[in-house]
Amino acid sequence: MSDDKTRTNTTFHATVPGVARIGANRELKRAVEAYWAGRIDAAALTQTADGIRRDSWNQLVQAGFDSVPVNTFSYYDQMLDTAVLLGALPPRVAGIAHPLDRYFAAARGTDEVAPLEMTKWFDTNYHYLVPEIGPDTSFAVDATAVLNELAQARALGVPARPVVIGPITFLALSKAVGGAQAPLSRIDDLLPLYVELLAQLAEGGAQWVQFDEPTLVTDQAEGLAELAERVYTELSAASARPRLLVQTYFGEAGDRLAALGRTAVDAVGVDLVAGTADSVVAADLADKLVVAGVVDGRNVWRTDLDRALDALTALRPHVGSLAVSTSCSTLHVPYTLRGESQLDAALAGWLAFADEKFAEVATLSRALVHGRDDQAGQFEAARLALATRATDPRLHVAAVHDRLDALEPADWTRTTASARRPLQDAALNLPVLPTTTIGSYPQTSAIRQARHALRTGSIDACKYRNRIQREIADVIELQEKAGLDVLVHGEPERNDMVQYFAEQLDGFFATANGWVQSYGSRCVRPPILFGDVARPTPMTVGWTTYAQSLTSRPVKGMLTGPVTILAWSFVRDDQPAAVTARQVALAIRDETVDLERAGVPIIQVDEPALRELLPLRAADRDAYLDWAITSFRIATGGVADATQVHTHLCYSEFGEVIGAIAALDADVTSIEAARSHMEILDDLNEAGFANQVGPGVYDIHSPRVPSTDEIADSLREALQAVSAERLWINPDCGLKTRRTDEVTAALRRMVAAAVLVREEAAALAG
Ligand SMILES: Nc1nc2c(c(=O)[nH]1)N[C@@H](CNc1ccc(C(=O)N[C@@H](CCC(=O)N[C@@H](CCC(=O)N[C@@H](CCC(=O)O)C(=O)O)C(=O)O)C(=O)O)cc1)CN2
Ligand code: MET
Ligand SMILES: [Zn+2]
Repeated sequence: MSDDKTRTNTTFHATVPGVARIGANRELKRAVEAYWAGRIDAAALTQTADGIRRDSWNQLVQAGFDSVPVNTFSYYDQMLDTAVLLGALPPRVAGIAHPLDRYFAAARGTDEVAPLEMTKWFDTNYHYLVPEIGPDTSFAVDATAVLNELAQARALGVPARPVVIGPITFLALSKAVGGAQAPLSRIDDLLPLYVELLAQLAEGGAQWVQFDEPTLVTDQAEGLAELAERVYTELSAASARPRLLVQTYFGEAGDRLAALGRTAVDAVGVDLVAGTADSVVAADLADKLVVAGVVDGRNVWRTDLDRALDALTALRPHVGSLAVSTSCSTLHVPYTLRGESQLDAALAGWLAFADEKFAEVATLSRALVHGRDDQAGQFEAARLALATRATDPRLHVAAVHDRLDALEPADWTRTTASARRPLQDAALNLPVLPTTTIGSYPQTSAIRQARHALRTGSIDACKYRNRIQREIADVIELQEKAGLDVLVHGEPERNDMVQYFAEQLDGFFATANGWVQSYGSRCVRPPILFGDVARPTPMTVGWTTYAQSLTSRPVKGMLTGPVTILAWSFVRDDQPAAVTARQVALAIRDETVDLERAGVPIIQVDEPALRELLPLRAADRDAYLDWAITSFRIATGGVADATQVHTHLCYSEFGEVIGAIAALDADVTSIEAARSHMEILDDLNEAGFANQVGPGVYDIHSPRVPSTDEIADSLREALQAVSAERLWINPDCGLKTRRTDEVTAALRRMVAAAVLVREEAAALAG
């Protein structure tokens, strides 16, 4: 008994770095949105949260895990939680008395205060809130949330391991404001707080604590190996602390792992899906527990158990002890395959969502201790499933490959933008500083209910079409009344800008309930790109031409680009992404050609995920950008010079890839700018970017409606960087998450600001 206890305290065998928290049926989404709407109170929200945590811990314990991550729950985002933990919320929310409301104000803004910026979490489609570190930010530990979770878990008998974002990653992902130095320069201010946190967690009964340091797999800062060694030498020297696991993921930590090996931390977690075992062997980890992420935490393919066990067995002699884990938190995959009854049986056998991954981790950890034969049934089932996947004819379609082989550079090269411009200007006849929107209009619950009714058979396709057409007519009217120049149909028929296309393309499967958190309460169901991709029939032409039939102003067709379709799907892992991207590009190209033929004068191909897929290591970037740019150009290179091609990008820092954005050679690029305070403007001057651009002039992810003056100020600022002949006026992104009243007001103000600034420009010129 005492032996057993010692063993569980000093090491463990099976775990995950973290789990999803939105709830298997999006319980948290519904509760949080109900709280925001004032339909439930804080106590009811807390109760839902408690239940979600309890259910997920129980599930991990039942799966056989002997160490369970806690504090991976969040009401909105784990970076925001860490800012709260470290006393680093922005001063502008300090006056809000209730902690939960203060927290949500920092996340979403209120009428009075702007929210934190939001950006992509490494190379995923999860968005975190960017903490602001000003010259006066003075950190202070407030461990209430993590201590509460720890106490809740311990009361339930869960072997709880609190998880906190580590100091290097926290600062590397934060943003300096008010003229402050780079946040990482504050590392020495933070370390005493982490030491204090360790003491409080030990006091709270934690045997282990996990500090997440995914920044250690990136090239985001200089000298990360030295920094990691210094930081973790100091933290591991803390006098009162639980055992310390430093968890990396999303890539190979390389020399940073060796650096951690030289410190007195007890364990390191490594991603053996994105990285290799070589760097683990090369680092001296003979006295460490290595938490080996051999089960993919962010893709959905069933694990090759034989290969994973071989890798673990090969690693074992080189490390102190070995635990089995997923490569990263299962935040990035759906909860369970159970209930996905519409998937074809073969495909279902190739997949593992979070629940099934927990079982794989448990199987591997048992096999590591007791031998493969102990788990023979599991191994055999995995072998059989993988064999059927390798030979499925849908994965190797000759017609698709013939088309790829026939592609040549002329297919993705248009004439110069300056040669196209006069043709397009003549065809469109737009005013200077043209106004437009990014595509989607509010996805009202009436629209979603209509889609639900269609799915469950309570209305037929004809009735559904009528409802969507009515919606399109309303949106056209709204835009005409607001005075916009280039209209859109509003995308009411789309459940999501990727899933909608995936549902109509060969080579994809959509899930019924495979929800994954994208940010806050917003979720997506990433489709599964499993086979060769082709477009059997037009996907958008009917809706777009219907919209055009209702107005004399130009209507912009709206498609999603190949890079974004890949980024927001679960993609096959049996061929290079570059090949898969070209297949998707050809499918989108077919659609652009059909739209043009139907008389659509402007086609927008969205690539909001271009920056997201940029490799975390500089050495891998050129190869990625090459296939990303080529696939976009294949998608858009089939239309005439007079057809205006737009693209749209959002939710990332684009400075680094501005050259690649220019190389897409879209005639017009709309790009998120307002939520990040128009910082992108520096990169949009003529030298870096010759074509037309629309830096977003208002933030659409906050319910706050900006004033005309505010928008006009943004416009004047934009005109400092971009000449009037190149400048378009549009919001940051699509409007689907907003309410119709917010959108109506905001667009009227946007057009009013445009009119004002056009007059100013004309007065100056004349
Ligand atoms: N894939 C993807 N990634 C993206 C974006 C994006 O648009 N798509 N945008 C950026 C920001 N991320 C976003 C992600 C999600 C949402 C979003 O609005 N999601 C919706 C769900 C969208 C959806 O799939 N809707 C379906 C199903 C909706 C639903 O919940 N239906 C109900 C029934 C209908 C009802 O009564 O409302 C149900 O199934 O229970 C539909 O419209 O058909 C949500 O969380 O609320 C917005 C932005 C970056 N990443
Ligand atoms: N056309 C899309 C929309 O307006 C682009 C969104 S980018 C996340 O919603
Ligand atoms: Zn966008």
